[in-house]
Amino acid sequence: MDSKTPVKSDSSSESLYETITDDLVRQGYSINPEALPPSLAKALYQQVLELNQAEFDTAGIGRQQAHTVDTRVRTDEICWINGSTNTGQNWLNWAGGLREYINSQLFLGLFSFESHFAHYGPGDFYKRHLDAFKGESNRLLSLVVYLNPEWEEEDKGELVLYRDEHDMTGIKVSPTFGTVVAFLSEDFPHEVLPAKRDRYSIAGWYRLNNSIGNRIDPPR
Ligand SMILES: O=C(O)CCC(=O)C(=O)O
Ligand SMILES: [Fe+2]
Repeated sequence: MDSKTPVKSDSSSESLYETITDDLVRQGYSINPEALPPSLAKALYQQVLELNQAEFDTAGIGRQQAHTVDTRVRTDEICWINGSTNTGQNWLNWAGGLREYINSQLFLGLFSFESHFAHYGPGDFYKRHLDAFKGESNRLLSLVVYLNPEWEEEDKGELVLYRDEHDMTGIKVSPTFGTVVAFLSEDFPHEVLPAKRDRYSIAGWYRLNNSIGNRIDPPR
């Protein structure tokens, strides 16, 4: 796969954007098995394999000053995607296309997007958590994409998405290659179960504009 191949917002991306948007309106989350354009998924997988160990950081919890590393909560490693490679840029363009589509349909005012590769080694996990707390963050929408070719059910490592704080069963999503999951960051607790193999993904968040976020939802 030539990583310079541009990934345009083709008709298959358009229909995926539409499905995600409709699902978000109906139920607040969207699960799309093996839906990312394959050329983009392959290039991203290649890229994550090429990242050398030094480029991954132990993942922490919270932002800026509140950032701490707590291995009771999560044990994965992450690497932020900044668009310095063609593949990184293609990914950001694809995620930007989704942002524009959602904004044009729902007037949510999603403003920016940030994302990182994540590597969970065998046995790694991320305990049940919310990606954002009401009134405390401007993360509105979470997006996760999986980069695991030939993932079998017995490899485990599912994402469990809980419908609300009372839900103890949840919906299990196997992290198969190209699966795309989106959910409202403040509404869906979720966790990552330990896997038997190396598990690669991208996790990203769409934010509201800080100043607008602060005006309509002032920090307490
Ligand atoms: O990799 C996943 O399935 C989800 C990761 C996650 O919840 C996070 O990074 O906040
Ligand atoms: Fe999360």
